[in-house]
Amino acid sequence: MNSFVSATSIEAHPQAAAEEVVRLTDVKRRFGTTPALDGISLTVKRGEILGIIGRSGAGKSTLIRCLNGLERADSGEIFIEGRDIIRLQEQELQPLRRRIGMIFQHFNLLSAKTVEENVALPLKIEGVSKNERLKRAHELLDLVGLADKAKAYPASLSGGQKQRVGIARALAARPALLLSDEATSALDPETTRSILALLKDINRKLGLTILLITHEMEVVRGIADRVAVIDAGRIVEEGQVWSVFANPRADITRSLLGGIRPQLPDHIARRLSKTGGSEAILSVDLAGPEAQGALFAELSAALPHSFRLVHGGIDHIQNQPVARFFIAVPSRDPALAGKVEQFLTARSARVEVLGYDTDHV
Ligand SMILES: Nc1ncnc2c1ncn2[C@@H]1O[C@H](COP(=O)(O)OP(=O)(O)OP(=O)(O)O)[C@@H](O)[C@H]1O
Repeated sequence: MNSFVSATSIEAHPQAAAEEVVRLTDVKRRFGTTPALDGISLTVKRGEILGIIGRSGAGKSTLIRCLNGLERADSGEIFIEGRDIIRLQEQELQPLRRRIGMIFQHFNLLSAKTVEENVALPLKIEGVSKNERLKRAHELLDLVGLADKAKAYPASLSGGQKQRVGIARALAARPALLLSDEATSALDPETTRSILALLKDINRKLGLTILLITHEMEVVRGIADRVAVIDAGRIVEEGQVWSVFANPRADITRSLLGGIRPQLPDHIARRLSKTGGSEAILSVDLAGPEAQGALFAELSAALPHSFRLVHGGIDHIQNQPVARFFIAVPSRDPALAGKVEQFLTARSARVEVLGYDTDHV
């Protein structure tokens, strides 16, 4: 048990202290007439990676500031390791802030200090001896793969290396929670993947709890266990990542998924008619074991006419197959699309008739 959690708070919330690092209940924060946070409730369990995704202006920064105590919520509860921080005095917030390590989009390293000094800084503030803090800094630089850069200055590092230093620094004081604020947004795709892999590795090795704030679904897809979608200060959708990817319910979630989920190609979407055409175009969404079975072969065998596979594929998220296909069914047999829908729905697929292709011959 860490020293931050007081005996009183453990008695008050024994289960919460053991399992939940973060719990927010109905948190509200308003700026004038703008409700930046409009009743946010969520939990982050120990060892879990929760992705919070939303567009610009959704309330992500306000949420971070309320979590680390830089901003006061107007109402609700914010429990960090069993303590409600909304009710803490400013001086009581100081030890709490040390329980939260942060990494940022622009790294926020001190340019006049070496890599090892940057990493050791949180320990210097805590009064840890120089030997101890350098020892810890070197352990952490080893962990993030930068043991040979201890004496370098940030200016000589690549963006990915700077973020590795940022991660090492965030871990120096052994935080209960790592708060990642758009930490890969300034990095190229390959470096982003390597930083996400590092975060996942640290999460596995140290059991570190991570709250990942981002506007990119690719980041959530890469490493999060669960995702919460925030829009206009509210959580509009929440669930395991594979399940939300397989069955996004909110429009904003579908829109955020747009870039990484198969979409009907534009040239086909443009010529779809609602009333009639030579083929009905159907979208088929499914996840789990059915998504990788011989579904289409079985469908083909069950139908009197053949259909065409137009577009789509199978992704694997959290080791779960998540499939999305578009198929074209001839409309000369008016009952055929209905039979396809019935066959696929009976196998837990979600099927939607998007329209009729007016041009395909
Ligand atoms: N200090 C402030 N004064 C007035 N309005 C604010 C303030 N901070 C945030 N807001 C408003 O609250 C809403 C949420 O803002 P917030 O910065 O939390 O969103 P965000 O999701 O972090 O956006 P971005 O990704 O662009 O940083 C916005 O409408 C914003 O204009």
